[in-house]
Amino acid sequence: MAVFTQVSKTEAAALLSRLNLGQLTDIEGCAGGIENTNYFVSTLRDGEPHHYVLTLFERLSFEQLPFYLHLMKHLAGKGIPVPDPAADARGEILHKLKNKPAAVVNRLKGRSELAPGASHCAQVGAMLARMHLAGQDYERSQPNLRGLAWWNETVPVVLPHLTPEQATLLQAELAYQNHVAASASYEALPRGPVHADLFRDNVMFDQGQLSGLFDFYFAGIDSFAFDLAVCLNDWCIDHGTGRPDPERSRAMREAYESVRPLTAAERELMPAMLRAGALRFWISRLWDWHLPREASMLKAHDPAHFERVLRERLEPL
Ligand SMILES: Nc1ncnc2c1ncn2[C@@H]1O[C@H](COP(=O)(O)OP(=O)(O)O)[C@@H](O)[C@H]1O
Ligand SMILES: N[C@@H](CCOP(=O)(O)O)C(=O)O
Repeated sequence: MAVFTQVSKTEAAALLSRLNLGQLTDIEGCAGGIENTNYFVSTLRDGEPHHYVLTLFERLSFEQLPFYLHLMKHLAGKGIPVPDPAADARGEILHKLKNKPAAVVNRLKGRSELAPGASHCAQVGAMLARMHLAGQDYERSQPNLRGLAWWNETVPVVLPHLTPEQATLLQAELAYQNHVAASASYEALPRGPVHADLFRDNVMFDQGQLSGLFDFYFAGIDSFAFDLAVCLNDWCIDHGTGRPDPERSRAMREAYESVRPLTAAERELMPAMLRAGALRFWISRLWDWHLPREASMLKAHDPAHFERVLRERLEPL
């Protein structure tokens, strides 16, 4: 995990009590994650133990956060298994701790499946499609803050750290994605709230059944096809080589389409979206790797993985 900001027992207890979640019994910094400070906290309420996650947001602002937190509430209300932010007596779900924005959500059951098979991929595909449908009437709007504009801003920052060959690939792919984004097919892609980071470590399984999706803090309004591509690029890739696994890819895509069939524009642009998904995480990993932040327990992800995934996704010349 990353703990960028230390929270004392007293500070956590005061917040939990204000949210009427019970008396703090345990607090522990949690492993995994690279964006925010997360603590697992346990309480006793009416004699029963309850388990929550306390998050302090390190990059997102008080203005940006309502989009994510209310989206989680909206999806939870529609039966999608996502963390439900706890409200105070005034109904406010965004709080302040150590002068930072903070939230407390229920702790999901289960564990991440880091070596998924076709059944896991199918469950993720079907749940992603359900989530896209459930989010369609969500009224708030916020762009994907790690979308094309951010790629254009960040590529020049990371370029000095690359070999000439890597720099050529990164710039060429960015130019290609700018070109795709200006096309009529791209304009025709169905859009809505997307997770945009639904990797293996952001999904829980309990006894082989999907039990939760979390970490919505890269969500935004973007194309559903991009969201599916992000999932295919993580769940259905061989992490050793960066190569797509045909069986897992088919399982995820068919399960997605059994809930929400892809449109003609989505089918046409899926190869471009797979490249976009690889580019997005290559850029963010380069950025985290070469311009790291201070944090205890922070482990940056290897950018070379998404360079390999991108090369695999390029259509043969
Ligand atoms: N609602 C939750 N239920 C259960 N575990 C959670 C929940 N939220 C976070 N976690 C745990 O905390 C870890 C880090 O959370 P994550 O949201 O991925 O952090 P970051 O935003 O820093 O990337 C996860 O890998 C998971 O183990
Ligand atoms: N999934 C991204 C990193 C984002 O971190 P997360 O822990 O919030 O998912 C990657 O693998 O690069």
